[in-house]
Amino acid sequence: MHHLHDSHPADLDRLTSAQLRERFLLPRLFRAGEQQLHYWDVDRTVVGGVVPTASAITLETPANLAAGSFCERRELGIINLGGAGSVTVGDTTHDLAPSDGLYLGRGSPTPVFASADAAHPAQFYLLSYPAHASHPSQVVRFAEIAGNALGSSATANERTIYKYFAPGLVTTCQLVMGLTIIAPGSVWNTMPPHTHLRRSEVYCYCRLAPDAVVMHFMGAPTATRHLVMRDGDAVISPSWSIHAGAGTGAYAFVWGMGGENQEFSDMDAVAMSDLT
Ligand SMILES: O=C[C@H](O)[C@@H](O)CC(=O)C(=O)O
Ligand SMILES: [Zn+2]
Repeated sequence: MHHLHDSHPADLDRLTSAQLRERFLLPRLFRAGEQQLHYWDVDRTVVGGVVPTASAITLETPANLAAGSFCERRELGIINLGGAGSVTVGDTTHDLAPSDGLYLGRGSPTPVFASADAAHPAQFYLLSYPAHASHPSQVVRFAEIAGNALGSSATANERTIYKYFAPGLVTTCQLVMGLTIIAPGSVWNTMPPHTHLRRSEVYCYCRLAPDAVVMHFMGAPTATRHLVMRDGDAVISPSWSIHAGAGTGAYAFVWGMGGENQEFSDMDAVAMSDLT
């Protein structure tokens, strides 16, 4: 499991583009027949991608976790960004259609991932945080989520936010997670930007055309930097950092947060006049 360390806002001024990518970008999470796992010191985040093809993939329990099973002390959020698939947990198999999600509470048996069709494999995106209590596991069907419309075409940021795991929907310890889909013709996410000092965040960009990119902006509001993101790339966002992006074409992204509160609206809005 790849390990990402904590960072200081002032570090960013000295990093080259390559160093910035090394410290914050999780490249190509979805590789056929593989599982990719990254551990970030901040909020003890684990981010991963699992793409089973002909054979099922059992989630590994990396040595860094020093645990008997992945969910021994953790909760795990899963969203399927690929074709139809399933997640087997103990003797229960959950079929997940494209864009469906599954929450696994602390103490859940190790999940086993499978694709319905190896030629169009499922792509399971994983986000996990330490959990102090065991909450029931739960499937969330994309078709049953009421989206929140945000932005406008005039500001090129028309988009819909689909919350999967959040207070009032699915009870979790830390995890808050969802999918945002940018409307055709719009390019911006999360602009005007914000920070939230009580939570860190992870963005995973998806549904990008092969030659499309998203310019992702991060850093302290008055010292922003950018990262070029492609389909299936994720990026970590420390609590002091903005997280926003503009795409060259249609895209979506999974956002997820962990930290000391779960208040989605607990954001410190950045005034556009302060952005530098
Ligand atoms: O803290 C919340 C997160 O940054 C995302 O929910 C923002 C987002 O999906 C969007 O504006 O499009
Ligand atoms: Zn945020």
